[in-house]
Amino acid sequence: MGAFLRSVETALRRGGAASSHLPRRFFSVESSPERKVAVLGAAGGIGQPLALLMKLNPLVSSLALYDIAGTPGVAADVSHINTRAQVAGFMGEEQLGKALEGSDVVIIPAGVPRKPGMTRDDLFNINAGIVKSLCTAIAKYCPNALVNMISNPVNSTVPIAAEVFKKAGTYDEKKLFGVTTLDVVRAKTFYAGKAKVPVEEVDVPVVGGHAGITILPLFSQATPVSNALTDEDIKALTKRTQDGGTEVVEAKAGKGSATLSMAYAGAIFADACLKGLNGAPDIVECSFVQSSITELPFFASKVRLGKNGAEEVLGLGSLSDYEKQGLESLKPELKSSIEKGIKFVQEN
Ligand SMILES: NC(=O)c1ccc[n+]([C@@H]2O[C@H](COP(=O)([O-])OP(=O)(O)OC[C@H]3O[C@@H](n4cnc5c(N)ncnc54)[C@H](O)[C@@H]3O)[C@@H](O)[C@H]2O)c1
Ligand SMILES: O=C(O)C[C@H](O)C(=O)O
Repeated sequence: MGAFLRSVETALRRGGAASSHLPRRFFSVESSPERKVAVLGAAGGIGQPLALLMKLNPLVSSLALYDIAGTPGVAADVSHINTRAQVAGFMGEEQLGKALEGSDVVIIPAGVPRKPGMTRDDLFNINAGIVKSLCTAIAKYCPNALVNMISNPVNSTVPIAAEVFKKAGTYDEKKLFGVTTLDVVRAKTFYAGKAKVPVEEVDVPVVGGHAGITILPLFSQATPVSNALTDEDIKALTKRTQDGGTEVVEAKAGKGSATLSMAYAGAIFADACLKGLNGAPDIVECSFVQSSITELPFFASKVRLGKNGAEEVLGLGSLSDYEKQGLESLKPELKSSIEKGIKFVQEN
C-alpha cells in the first residue's frame, strides 16, 4: 500500500501516469489552466470521497466544498493533502454564492439517498426542492459552469435543472449533464467478470436514463468482443447493471446507497468535463443530456465533451433485437419522469 500511495504522489507531482494501477485519465495534464470545481453536498456519503478524488485531480486549481453542515471539517481535512487544488469549505445558504462564484464545473451530490424498498422516484419529493434551489443559485452565481447532476432521481432532476435555468434565462443545453457514469462503471465491471477479459480494456456504452429499466447497457457494442457470452448471459448482465444501485442499497441495509463507486464515477465524469474544457481531443463519455437522438427531450448516450461542454451528442449505433426491445420498453417510464421534473418547476 505504501508503494501504491507513493506512486500516486509521484504521478501527481509529474502530472502524468506513473503507475499502471491508476486510471491514466486521472493524471494526464496536457495543459493546466486555473479551474474551479464546486461540490454541493460535499459532506455527504458521496461528497466526501468525491472531494478527496477531486483534490487528487491536478486539473483542479480551486475546490469549493459546500453543504448545509459539516463542510469546515471536510475542507480542513482534504486541504492538508499536498496537491495543487486550494480547498475552501462553505456551509449554509448564505455561503452558497461564494462557493459557486467562478466555478467551471459544479458537481451536485446533494439530497437524500434510497433505503431498501424505495425507488429513486421515491426521493423526488425531497430532492426536487433541493436541486431546484441549488440550480437557482448556480444560475445567479456561475451561469456558465458545467453542471454534473448526481442527485436522484436523475431522470427528473436534470429536467428540473433545465427548467430552472430556462426560467433564469441562463439555460445552455451543452452545459447540463446527468451523471450516468456509474452505470457504465458497473457494466464494464460485470462484463469483464463474465467475459473474462481484462477490466481495464473494457468499454460498454450505457444509454437511456438512470433508473431500473431506463438503464440500457449496449453489450452488443462491448469491447473487447466476447463470443463466449450467450443470450442468457447478456440478459443477466443487463439486469445486474439495471439493478446495480438496488444491489448496493440492499447490501447497505438502510445505511444509504452507492457512495464510493459513485464518487469514483463522479470523479471520472468531472475529469472528462475538465479535459474537454481544456481542449483535450476525443473526450467521450455517456451522460443524460438534452437530446434529439430519440423522440425524448433528454436521453443518455455517448457525448463528445469539449471547450463548450457537450459539443456533440452521439447516436446509438446499431442495436441488437434485445436492445431495440429494451429501448422501446424504457421510453414510457423515462418520458413520465422527465415530464414530472418539468411540471415540478412550472408549478412551483
Ligand atoms: N447518479 C448516480 O448514479 C447516483 C449514485 C449514487 C447516489 N446518487 C444520489 O446522490 C444523492 C446523495 O447521496 P449520498 O449517499 O451522498 O447521500 P448523503 O445523505 O450521504 O449525503 C447527501 C448530502 O447532501 C447534503 N444536503 C442536503 N440538502 C442540501 C442542500 N440544500 N444543499 C447542499 N447540500 C445538501 C446533506 O447535508 C448531505 O451531506 C442521493 O440523491 C442519491 O440517490 C446518485
Ligand atoms: O441506487 C441508488 O439509489 C443510487 C444510485 O442511483 C445508484 O445507481 O447506485
